[in-house]
Amino acid sequence: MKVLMPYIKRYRKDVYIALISVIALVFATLWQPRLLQVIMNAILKGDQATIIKEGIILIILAIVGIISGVINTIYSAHVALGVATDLRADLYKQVQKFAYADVEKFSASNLVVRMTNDINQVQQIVMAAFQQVSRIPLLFIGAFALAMITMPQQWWVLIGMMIIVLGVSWYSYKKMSDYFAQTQEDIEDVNTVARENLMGIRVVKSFVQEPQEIAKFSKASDRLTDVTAKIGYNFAILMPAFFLTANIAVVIAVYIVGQNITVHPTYLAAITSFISYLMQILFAVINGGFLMIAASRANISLGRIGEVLETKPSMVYVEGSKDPVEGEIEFDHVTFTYPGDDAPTLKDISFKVNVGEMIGIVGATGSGKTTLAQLIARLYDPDSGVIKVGGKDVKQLSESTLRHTIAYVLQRSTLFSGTISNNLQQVKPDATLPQMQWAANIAQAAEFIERLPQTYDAPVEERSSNFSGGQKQRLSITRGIIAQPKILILDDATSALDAESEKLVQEALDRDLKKTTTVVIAEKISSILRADRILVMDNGRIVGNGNHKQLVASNPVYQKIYTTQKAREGAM
Ligand SMILES: Nc1ncnc2c1ncn2[C@@H]1O[C@H](COP(=O)(O)OP(=O)(O)OP(=O)(O)O)[C@@H](O)[C@H]1O
Repeated sequence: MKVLMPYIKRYRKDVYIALISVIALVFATLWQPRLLQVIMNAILKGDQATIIKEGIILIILAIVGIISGVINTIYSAHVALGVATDLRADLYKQVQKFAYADVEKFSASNLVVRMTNDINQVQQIVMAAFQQVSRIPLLFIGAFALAMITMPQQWWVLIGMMIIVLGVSWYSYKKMSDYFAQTQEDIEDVNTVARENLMGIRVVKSFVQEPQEIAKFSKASDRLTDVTAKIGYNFAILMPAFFLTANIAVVIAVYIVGQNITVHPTYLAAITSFISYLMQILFAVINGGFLMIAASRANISLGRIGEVLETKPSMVYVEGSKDPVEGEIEFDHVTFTYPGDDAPTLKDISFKVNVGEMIGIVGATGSGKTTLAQLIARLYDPDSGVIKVGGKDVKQLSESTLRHTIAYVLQRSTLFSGTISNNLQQVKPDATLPQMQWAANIAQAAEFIERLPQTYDAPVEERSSNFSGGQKQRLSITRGIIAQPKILILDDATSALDAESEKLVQEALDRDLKKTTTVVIAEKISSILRADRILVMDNGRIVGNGNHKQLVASNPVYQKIYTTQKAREGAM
């Protein structure tokens, strides 16, 4: 509620209209049986004038009820939609402020569920709240009071019915809210299995994993079916039980009235409105129960939304100049541990890279190459030591400066759906066609782009599925260099390119981006032979720093990688 209130307050006017219309609606609903009673008494007496007068009032009241209901629904929807839209926008803004580590902590798919499913739950409860929250107690108390006034001698029928209905509903709704919480978890499981399967559909197909995947999905789906069925059984028993209780109450009331009808003929009209009030009480209890279940589900969702909104980004950037700094990089005794890990991944790393240098980083898988690159781009902060870019501690650079200075191209870079030029303009909004062509030429992408019917306006599908692995990498490199960054990090970014294309990319980078400092992380030593210097990583430490010749001659870790790769190439 603490999360929700400020958002609801923004729609004060709509809230008031929704609440006032609900009062009018309840008044109209409650007053109709009273009028009906008067009309029936008039029919019994043959009082034509009262029948017409009260009949007209009854119609007006019914119209007031309908109009109030419509107004209430419209304004409740205004509030619910407004709150949901604002919450979604704030959640999205907040996630944009997150550091990489914060997004990893929640996981991207979990954040998506919070922005969609959880917001929907909140939207539904806000809608229901303004339709029902004030209506249910007003209707319940009003119907109870009027039923008592209408037939005070039948108080025990009324109280008896209420005790049974409230008791049964308390027990079943409590049980069902556990089931509903379970449903939420099972829906997430089904989503996760389906998402993983669809995202990795190529792997599933190529390894003929369909039967296992179907079994996995069926298991999650069966759990959901099971709990949903339990909810269904409960409803199947609950609703008839309610109506049976109400009907027994009606039969008792009618029976007693029947016994006394000759003495009290007015009971005939009174019993009709008494029955109407009994039904209204019953509906108030049923709707109240539903609302409580929905509220408990929405409360879980609100908690999950609040958790994101209240998370302070784990990294803050200083405000200041947006201009890039020079491409010098320096690590001074840097040690880094991933959040939640016990042991550091990078241990006491020190090195310096001069402007315009090309640095290769090699090492066994898991030795910490990517981690080191992520620290240059300040995706994480080190536990100790200082990282400098352009001679300044990265913590003293604004986020804009860092992003304008460093371009980081990953092995599996994400291209966004849209067009090729959209993707390039994300980095350089004013990129012209010649600039795009210049970058694409360096990345060896120009040839295939220009063969596409729409060239730079060619569409990029979701997850860039309309491009091959090599084409995606070339496009990612094009995007990386279009703004002529001071530092270019290629993290296994040419792994899907053939040796010849990789060589052409490196030659072009050498030639056209002379002032750019380039950091190339590669599995293959052949990819970094041209580097001015190579850093050799082993188990989170730098164990070698020199050019290829020097390292082959003197560094055992490098020698081992080199001879293994050479032997593999020879065998091929
Ligand atoms: N987000 C993370 N959280 C926790 N540990 C991580 C995370 N990312 C990587 N690691 C761990 O840090 C170590 C170094 O990983 P890193 O990706 O830097 O290695 P790498 O040398 O780039 O490997 P590769 O050549 O296979 O890409 C590995 O043991 C890895 O399991």
